[in-house]
Amino acid sequence: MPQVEVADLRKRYPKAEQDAVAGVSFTVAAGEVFGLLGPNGAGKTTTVGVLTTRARPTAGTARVAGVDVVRDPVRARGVLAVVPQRNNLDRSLTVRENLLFHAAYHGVPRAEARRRADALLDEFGLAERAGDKPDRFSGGQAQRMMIARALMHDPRVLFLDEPSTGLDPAARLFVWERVRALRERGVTVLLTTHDMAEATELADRVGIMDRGRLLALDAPDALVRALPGEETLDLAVDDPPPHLVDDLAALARVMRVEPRDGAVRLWVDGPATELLAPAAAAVAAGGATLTDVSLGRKDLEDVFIELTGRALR
Ligand SMILES: Nc1ncnc2c1ncn2[C@@H]1O[C@H](COP(=O)(O)OP(=O)(O)OP(=O)(O)O)[C@@H](O)[C@H]1O
Repeated sequence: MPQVEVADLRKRYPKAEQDAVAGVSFTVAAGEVFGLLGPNGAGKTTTVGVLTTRARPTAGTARVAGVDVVRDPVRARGVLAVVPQRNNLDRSLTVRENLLFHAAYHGVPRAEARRRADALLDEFGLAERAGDKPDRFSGGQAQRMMIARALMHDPRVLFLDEPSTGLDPAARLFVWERVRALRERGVTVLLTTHDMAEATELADRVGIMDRGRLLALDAPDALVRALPGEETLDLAVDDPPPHLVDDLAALARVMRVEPRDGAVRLWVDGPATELLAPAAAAVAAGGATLTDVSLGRKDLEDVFIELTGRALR
């Protein structure tokens, strides 16, 4: 049985002129990590809001672990857990008390709750902080604690809203490791992110959303493989003349030229190394200076550009 089922989901907020979610359908299998990817305002948080009973859909159905979240929100909240973007820990309680309070709210017997709290505090590297209040926690510690808290009632499906936004690289890696461990344990994970690396690293499949719609849904590498060509050449150029993009696009085997993180990215048909010399010559002929060059492969951001004609960030 799929652990998340969304069918023809639509959500229009009161007084809004457009649907925030405009007819989205997908399923997530048990033990799968599924990423919802898209720019700000794409409708990711709203989709998750419906699935986690925080928002009522305008139309369509949504089930989590077989429970219809609209008809039976109380039961749904028992089988799912949410880690929100913002820190919503209780600052007046200690770390351990935050976990135990969450468990009590969900009706977990006290002895079992204490056992789970000890195990989760260990797993999330928080055992030494168990008696502290979380008001001076770093972003990474707070995030770890929110995930541990979410797991206290043993949910079937965990929703993570931008799990590593604002975290330093080490904290980000720690969260990624925990997510992989959850998958091993059979917990289904649905995460939202703008972060291509995060989606590529973690998700078995991703749904790419924009303007309330799902534009594509597949494994990250399958989406990338479906793009024309494979290799890329990124050129950083000082003072690029306005015609540079056209000049580069006119070179043989250049399939597309896209602005990318302050550089231009050429999509190349065949080996990108062979384009180094002609591309450098085109830049020089335009009177500009090449400051950096890198060869690479297409990624999810290229998929997004192909689908929407614009960059994700
Ligand atoms: N409570 C609300 N009331 C009215 N409009 C809303 C509300 N929440 C979101 N919206 C609108 O719905 C659309 C989808 O927003 P949503 O937050 O779901 O997107 P998102 O993909 O999660 O974006 P982000 O990455 O910024 O979190 C946006 O146009 C947003 O302005």
